[in-house]
Amino acid sequence: MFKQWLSQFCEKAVGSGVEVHIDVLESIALDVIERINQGDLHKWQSAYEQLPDASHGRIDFQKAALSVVFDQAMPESFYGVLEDKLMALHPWRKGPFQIGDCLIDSEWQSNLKWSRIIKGLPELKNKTILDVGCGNGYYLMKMAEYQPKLLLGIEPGLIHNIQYWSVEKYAQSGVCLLPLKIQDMPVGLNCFDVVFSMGVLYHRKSPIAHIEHLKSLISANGSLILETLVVDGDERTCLVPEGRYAQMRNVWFLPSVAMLSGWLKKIGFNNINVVDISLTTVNEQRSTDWMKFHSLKEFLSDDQQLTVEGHPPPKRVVISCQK
Ligand SMILES: Nc1ncnc2c1ncn2[C@@H]1O[C@H](C[S@+](CC[C@H]([NH3+])C(=O)[O-])CC(=O)[O-])[C@@H](O)[C@H]1O
Repeated sequence: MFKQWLSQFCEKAVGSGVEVHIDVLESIALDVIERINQGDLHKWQSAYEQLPDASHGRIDFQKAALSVVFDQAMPESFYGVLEDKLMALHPWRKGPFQIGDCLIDSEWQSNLKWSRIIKGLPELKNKTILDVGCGNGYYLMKMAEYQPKLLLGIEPGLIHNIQYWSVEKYAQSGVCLLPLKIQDMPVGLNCFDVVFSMGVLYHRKSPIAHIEHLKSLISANGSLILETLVVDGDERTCLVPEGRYAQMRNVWFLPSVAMLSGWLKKIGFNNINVVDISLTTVNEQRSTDWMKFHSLKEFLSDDQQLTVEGHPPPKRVVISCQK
């Protein structure tokens, strides 16, 4: 299955900025695919394989949910199987997605982040785009509206990959997803016109190395859209939580916006533009039928002024900058 999706990428990448690197990316991805060994994968694969067939839909980009509209009304039996198989891919973190009459009400209302991102969106038409840590591809599918040449997402979480391909079965967006980590990407490709890194920086032990790596993937004069958790403070302020942050493991650096801007400048980015700074609300991130575990409300103090660990509550910045 993953090999088939890799072949689709290799075909789609022809004529894009990535064309000269297809062989090296194919060999890296094949190596990763060969080593995939995750207990639940067969369960997710089987749900994907049992998704009901439908005449291809099209994406309606006007809706907040990533919405697939079918040419004709689908029968109730179709939706019964569809919902059952999609629910087998619980938890749905990012979305919402609407496939015909089936609404996948995900934990995150990612449309809210998307409305902040588009305030600083560079030109995407005919461009080669990379989204690092793209989750289930919600944002990449939104970007398809702008008709880029290539939309590639890399995402190590296999369930997110399978969720993406499940929606893509109906959406036919043409987005490519590979089950790679940023560490798998060769340094110095210099070939993506726009690189997105959203919600990944704070998971990296070495945030400056992460940003340098991203820069090396971007073509001359290309752009980076960086979205990450920040704290209030000046250019000397950075939170490195001792344990968890809002119950998340593996959280390393939460810089102030001033410190993060300083990192970007020092690494050599230009035109550094703070597009948005927003507190994450319990309206944006919450438990739903499609994500039944605890969510932000349970990770904050009762008055929502602190995380349960006593840290400032989640605040996120969107920065755009140019190589
Ligand atoms: N080393 C890594 N390389 C690549 N991806 C990684 C790595 N480590 C973790 N991830 C992936 O990065 C994503 C972080 S979520 C953001 C999703 C989306 N971008 C969003 O903006 O909603 C965090 C959030 O919810 O904000 C997950 O899908 C991880 O598997």
